[in-house]
Amino acid sequence: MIEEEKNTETKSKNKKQTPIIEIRDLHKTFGKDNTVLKGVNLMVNKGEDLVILGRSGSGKSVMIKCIVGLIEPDKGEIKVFDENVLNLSKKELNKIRVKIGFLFQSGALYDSMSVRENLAFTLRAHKRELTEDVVENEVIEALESVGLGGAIDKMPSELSGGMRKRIGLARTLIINPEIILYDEPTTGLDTITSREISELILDIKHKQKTSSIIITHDMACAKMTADWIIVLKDGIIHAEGTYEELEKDEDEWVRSFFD
Ligand SMILES: Nc1ncnc2c1ncn2[C@@H]1O[C@H](COP(=O)(O)OP(=O)(O)OP(=O)(O)O)[C@@H](O)[C@H]1O
Repeated sequence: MIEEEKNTETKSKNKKQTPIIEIRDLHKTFGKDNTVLKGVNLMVNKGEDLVILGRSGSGKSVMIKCIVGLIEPDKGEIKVFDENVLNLSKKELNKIRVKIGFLFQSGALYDSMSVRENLAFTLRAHKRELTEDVVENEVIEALESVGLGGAIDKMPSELSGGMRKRIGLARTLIINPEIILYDEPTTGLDTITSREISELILDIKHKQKTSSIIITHDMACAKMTADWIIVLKDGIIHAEGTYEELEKDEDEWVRSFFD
């Protein structure tokens, strides 16, 4: 019965829609022998949230950095919006990058700038021609979309960890990305705040129709956000499926993530 359900699910996943990110046979070794990726394959369809699970050091961050050209793989193919990013010129790659938002672990706000300035700076870096009024409106809208309209004049040092994550997310959203890459979006937050961030990720997907890759160790976040999960081990995809499928997987190692 479970097998039957699994097959149906897999078929419906494969049948689905437009691929937005496709990775084939990705390899990366650092130095002489730190081989991190040994032939990773994955696909993210339009409007889909893909969660990546894996132990620390399994290459999750390296993989998403390869997608945006921050790390160059040794071998493999990466297609974003059907463009082979490894063959693009800097200018062509930048055209793709502006459609991709990141939320890195640290959130990395500029400490010397207010929340308004942090967001405005990012927006202007992407769209130089905007007037002051447009920038101000976009900043307000982005802050409201994460429920923090009132924090516009605050400095990062005045914000809690959860608020910093939200502001980081607002700064990601202000460029209107079609893809969002989340690197451990709930790390360091308490259970309730983590849940709020996961709800926000889900809300963004539904309202803005984004496609996302979410790296997380937070299984509650994975359960809420994942349309599909891949599990990285020893440089390859060891298992994949829906949350419900993987928590019942035959492989004890895979199930251990869900305990
Ligand atoms: N720029 C780099 N130069 C050299 N080695 C690197 C570089 N980036 C990552 N690595 C190595 O690649 C391996 C995988 O790192 P990565 O950050 O992708 O792990 P991860 O799965 O995201 O771990 P975590 O869950 O702890 O964040 C590690 O051994 C790391 O030392």
